[in-house]
Amino acid sequence: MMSRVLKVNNVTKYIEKKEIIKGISFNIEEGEILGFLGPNGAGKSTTLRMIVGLSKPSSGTIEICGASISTQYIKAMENVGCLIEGPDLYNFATGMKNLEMLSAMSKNISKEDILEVVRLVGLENRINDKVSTYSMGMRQRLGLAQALIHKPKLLILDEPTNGFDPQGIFEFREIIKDLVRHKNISVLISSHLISEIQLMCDKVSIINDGLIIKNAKVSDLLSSGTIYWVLDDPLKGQTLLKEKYKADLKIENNELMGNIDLEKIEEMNKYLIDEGIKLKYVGIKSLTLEELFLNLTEHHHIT
Ligand SMILES: Nc1ncnc2c1ncn2[C@@H]1O[C@H](COP(=O)(O)OP(=O)(O)OP(=O)(O)O)[C@@H](O)[C@H]1O
Repeated sequence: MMSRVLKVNNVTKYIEKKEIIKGISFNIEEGEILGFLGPNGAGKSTTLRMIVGLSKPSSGTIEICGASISTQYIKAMENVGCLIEGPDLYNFATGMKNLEMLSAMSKNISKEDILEVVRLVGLENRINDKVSTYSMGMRQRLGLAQALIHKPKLLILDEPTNGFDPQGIFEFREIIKDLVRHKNISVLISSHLISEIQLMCDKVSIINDGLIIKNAKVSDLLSSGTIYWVLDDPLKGQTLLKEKYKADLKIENNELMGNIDLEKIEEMNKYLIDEGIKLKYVGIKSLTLEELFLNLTEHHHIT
C-alpha cells in the first residue's frame, strides 16, 4: 500500500487580517510528484512556507509522513527537505565545504552520505571548486544536495528553475525524476510554468486567489478535448447529436465541433453513420494544460 507523505487539510492563513489562503486541501502519496500551479500572488509560497514550518497555518492541519507539524514538529521536519527562496550558500567555500558544514550541524550524516548527494545532483566534477565560480544551475543543484542530505521522504521546491536556461531546466528536471525513481522521494514543486508541470508531474493542484480550483492527475486533465467532425451534412449531424446525446456542438468552417467526453466518440460516429451521414474525417484536439489553466482561472476571476 502506498503511504501518504503529505496531507494538507483545510488550511487557512491570515496575514494582517487578510485571508491569503482560504481553506485548501491536497495530498501527496509516496513516490508522487505534485505540481502546485498558480499565477503570481495566488498563494503558492505562503502555502509552501507553512508546509516546511517557516510560518504557521491560521487553521487546518498539515501532516508529513503522519506527523503533525503543529504537535510533532521535529518528527515532521525530519522527513522534509526544501529549496525555497534560493539556497543558503557560502560563496567563498567549495561546494564540498558547504555540504560538510551543513552535515556537521546534524547527526548521523557520513562522508558517504555527502558523496551520494553530490552524485545524485551531478556535481562530482565541480564539488571542490568555490561556489563563487558556480553557474545559477549549479548553485541550485548544490542547494538541492543540501536539501537531500538528511534523506527526506518529501522534497519541497519553490519555483526551482526560475531564471534557468532551457538546458538547465532540462537537467534539473531529469535529476528530480531520478530521485523519485531511485530514491523513492516524493516531491511538491511549485511553478507558474505549465510546461514544467506537464513534463514532470503526476498530479497537479491548481491554486488561484488562495483557493484550490482543481486537484487532478495530469493525464486525466489532458484527456479531455475538442472533437472535430467533417461531415457531408454538419447541420443534420448537429441536430442528431444534440437530440440523442445532448451534445452542445457548434459549426465552424463547415466542421462540427465541441468539447465532449472522448469515450463517447466511437458510439457517436456509429450513430451518425447509421443515420445516413457521410463521415469524412474525425479529429481530436487535446487541450494543453495551459488552455485548461486559462479556462479555469478565467472562470474564477469573474466571481
Ligand atoms: N507578509 C505578507 N504581508 C502581506 N501580504 C502578503 C505577505 N506575504 C504574502 N502576501 C500576499 O499574499 C498573496 C499570496 O502571496 P504568495 O507569495 O504566496 O503568492 P505566490 O503564489 O507564491 O506568488 P509568486 O509566484 O508571485 O511568488 C499575495 O497577494 C501577497 O501579496
